[in-house]
Amino acid sequence: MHNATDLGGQVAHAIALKGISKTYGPVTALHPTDLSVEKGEFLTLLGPSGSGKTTLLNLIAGATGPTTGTILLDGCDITRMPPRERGIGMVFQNYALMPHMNVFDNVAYPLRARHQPANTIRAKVTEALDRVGLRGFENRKPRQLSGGQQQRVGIARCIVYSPTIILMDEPLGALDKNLREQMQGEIKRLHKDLKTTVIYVTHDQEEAFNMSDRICLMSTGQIAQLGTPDELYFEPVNEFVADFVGESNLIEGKVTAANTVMTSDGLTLVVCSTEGHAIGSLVKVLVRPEKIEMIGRSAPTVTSVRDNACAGTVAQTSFVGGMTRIAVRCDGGRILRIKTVSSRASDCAPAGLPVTVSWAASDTVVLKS
Ligand SMILES: Nc1ncnc2c1ncn2[C@@H]1O[C@H](COP(=O)(O)OP(=O)(O)OP(=O)(O)O)[C@@H](O)[C@H]1O
Repeated sequence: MHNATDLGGQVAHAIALKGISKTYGPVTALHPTDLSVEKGEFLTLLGPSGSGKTTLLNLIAGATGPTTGTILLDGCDITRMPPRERGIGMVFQNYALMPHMNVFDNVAYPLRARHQPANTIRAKVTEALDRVGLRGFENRKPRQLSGGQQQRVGIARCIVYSPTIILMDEPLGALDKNLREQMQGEIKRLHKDLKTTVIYVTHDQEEAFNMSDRICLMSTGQIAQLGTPDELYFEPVNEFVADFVGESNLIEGKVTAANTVMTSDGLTLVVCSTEGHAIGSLVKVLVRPEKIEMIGRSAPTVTSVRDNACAGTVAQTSFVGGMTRIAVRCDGGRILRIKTVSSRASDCAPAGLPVTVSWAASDTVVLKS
């Protein structure tokens, strides 16, 4: 039913999507999309509600069929293959455990469905429960477990038959913050031990950054940017990506020379690179709040300003625990947001204080679009 694709001697990707799309009547859930996931990679689909993450995951799982395009699994075309035959594991947000079965039987279920012998089932279930720290819980029913324990059962049931790819749809969405963080560590450790390819869905940026080799950030049924957490944070291609993955100062201006942008309020910025932008083109420049340094203008260290600087006054200071957020109104009227590590001296930036703000050219990034 499926044929190995001619890969011209290249190693096949774990999953390759080619022109895959999904429409429901007039609604386009996913525009034609190309995406390749490497073997052993942890790839996260990140994006706001309705951006197409679950649709993409369901297409890979086979829970829904594509409107256009092809899906290759390890080089073989599985576009029309039924879900059960794909050998892809799924972990869901609501655990999807069978309430009348105990932990052992829930985890054994996929092995029994594959008609494995009883001694193999016992050995594999025991190993899977060991891996998720649930040995001794075999006889409990799901309702006798906490949310975190139920999700561990869901994960054990998925890894028990050693799928080559595991899809996880917001698996920690129902857990509180502390447990989420603990489970993120456990899933990362499992991924490292099992060396399985994982495709993980979340709308939580911190979770995506903490866990992923690469992130596929989605917006309105399309990939907004695909890259490492570093690339998304430090080299976002557009305003949507810059804002979704962190706080940002976005400054509009015109390229006036190589690596130079002039803003409408007369600031000349030295930027990281203007490659791909002709002289005269209008651009948006990103500076992350934590990259801006602020010095009181009466301070003796004023000489330490970096490539880009402007004078202004503190407009607002908010102490939010570990960080302090400061808004500075520059002399041209522009507000720049700054984030610094809090100290007991945070109240030394009262509203009205005259300051100089400065930041490096290497932290001044021109967005591609
Ligand atoms: N069965 C369906 N019929 C009609 N429209 C659908 C269907 N399934 C999804 N959609 C639409 O497709 C778009 C993408 O939905 P999808 O569930 O993939 O988003 P998502 O990014 O996973 O969102 P969330 O984070 O809220 O789960 C949405 O606009 C949604 O309303």
